[in-house]
Amino acid sequence: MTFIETRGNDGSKPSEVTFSQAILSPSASFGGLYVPKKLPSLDFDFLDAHTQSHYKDLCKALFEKFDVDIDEADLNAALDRYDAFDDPEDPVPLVKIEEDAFVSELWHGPTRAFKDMALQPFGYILSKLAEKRGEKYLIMAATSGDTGPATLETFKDAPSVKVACLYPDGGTSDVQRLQMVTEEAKNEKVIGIHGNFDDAQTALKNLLASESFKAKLRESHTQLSAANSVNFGRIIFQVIYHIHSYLQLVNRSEVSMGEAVYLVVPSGNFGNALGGYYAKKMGLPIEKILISSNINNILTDLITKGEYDLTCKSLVQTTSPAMDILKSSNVERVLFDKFGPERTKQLMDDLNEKGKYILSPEELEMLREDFDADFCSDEEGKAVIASYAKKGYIMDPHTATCLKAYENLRRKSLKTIIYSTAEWTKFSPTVCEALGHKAKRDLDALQWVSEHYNVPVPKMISELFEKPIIHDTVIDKEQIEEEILKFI
Ligand SMILES: N[C@@H](CCOP(=O)(O)O)C(=O)O
Repeated sequence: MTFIETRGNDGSKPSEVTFSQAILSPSASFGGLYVPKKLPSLDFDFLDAHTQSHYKDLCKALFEKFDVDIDEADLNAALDRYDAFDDPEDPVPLVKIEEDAFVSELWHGPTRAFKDMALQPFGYILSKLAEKRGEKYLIMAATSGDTGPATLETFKDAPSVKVACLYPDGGTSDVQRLQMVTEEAKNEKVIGIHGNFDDAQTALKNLLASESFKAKLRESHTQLSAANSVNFGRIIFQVIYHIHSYLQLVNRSEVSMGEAVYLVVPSGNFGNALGGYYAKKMGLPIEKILISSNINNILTDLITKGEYDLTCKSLVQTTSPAMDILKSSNVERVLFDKFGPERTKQLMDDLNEKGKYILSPEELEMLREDFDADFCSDEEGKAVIASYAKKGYIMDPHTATCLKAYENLRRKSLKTIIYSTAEWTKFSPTVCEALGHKAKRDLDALQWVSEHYNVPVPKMISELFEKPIIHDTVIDKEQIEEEILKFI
């Protein structure tokens, strides 16, 4: 499989690259992204053959379909990282919460968020590629709370790799912050910025595209890549769990092979939703992908009205901080897929120059063939948490946003997969409050919910509160480049 660029080719880069080239150097022409030239297709024979497959075997079969240039031994070793998830036999449990609704729990990895699903194996693959090429890499990450910890975890102590992780100071939950600032690995630097996630991600994208920054890194014999979903190496793993969840429904006779389902995806940077979209295009029977957001509802505006307008919005802090995003990266890959490189470049240029773009009615209709969207306020989310806790299921505030989309957007009575992107333990004060108790500190909230609702707190979360703070750098956006160069 080869990869092409969402905004077309500027002549300075190859017109097509391999998977390993796309993940080692994810910045494409005109600030665009790499996308597969052609997606493989999944017929029912393939799906039938994998209804009982172990998650790792499904991954291997999918990688074969994508025909990527990664050595089999390296892929196998990367996938072995799923053995460290809560249940190696079932790394992504599917939990029935309604007669027709199932929660796919994507957070059973080391940092308790869905990012581990991709970043655990991806980190191994990227480090191995760097090592084999005898090259040193700086991996940048911008986070609104989940990508940061998962990136630090996957690359910690990796030979040939250093990590610079940018987070918005005050813009994550306390557990998310502690997961990052207590990181001990010497090859990793965590940098808080005065600003929000969009500022952090814009800085990352600017540095990825900056020839002068890359030249300075080369003086230290270092190349630049990224751990965010701008990197297609993340996306390929985010296609697989959608297929797996569907096959789990078939395996449990909840749907028959070929029967369509809805997906409900809590969305910020849109990587998870894009994975579902690619799975649908490849042939997975998905009726529609229902996007759920918090009040930073730019994706709802795009999908319901065809407007992506940053000029009338400012980022608001919510109790689902991982979705506190207005500049959502992966929408661009869907635009490319639907409208081609010229139109995508025009829309992205409009966004950069005018702060907005508007789709034509025909384009909106094309988008709505695959997506619908709704958003949920913090208060509505808390009510959802409380009502499901009464039925014995504790969910985090991001997952909770999905229930409104599940209730409001389905036009057919089809089985529905809701993606749970983080464990409640990352957001215990909000969950505790939703359940009627105001805790003074995060640790008290964790203990209270755990005791009253009989849910465990994993050691990697509870021990965070005893670890020393290693990273206390908080800087202005303008100082990011200098701070990173000091670390290299
Ligand atoms: N929600 C993310 C933001 C970055 O998203 P990514 O999928 O591009 O890594 C976070 O929690 O950090």
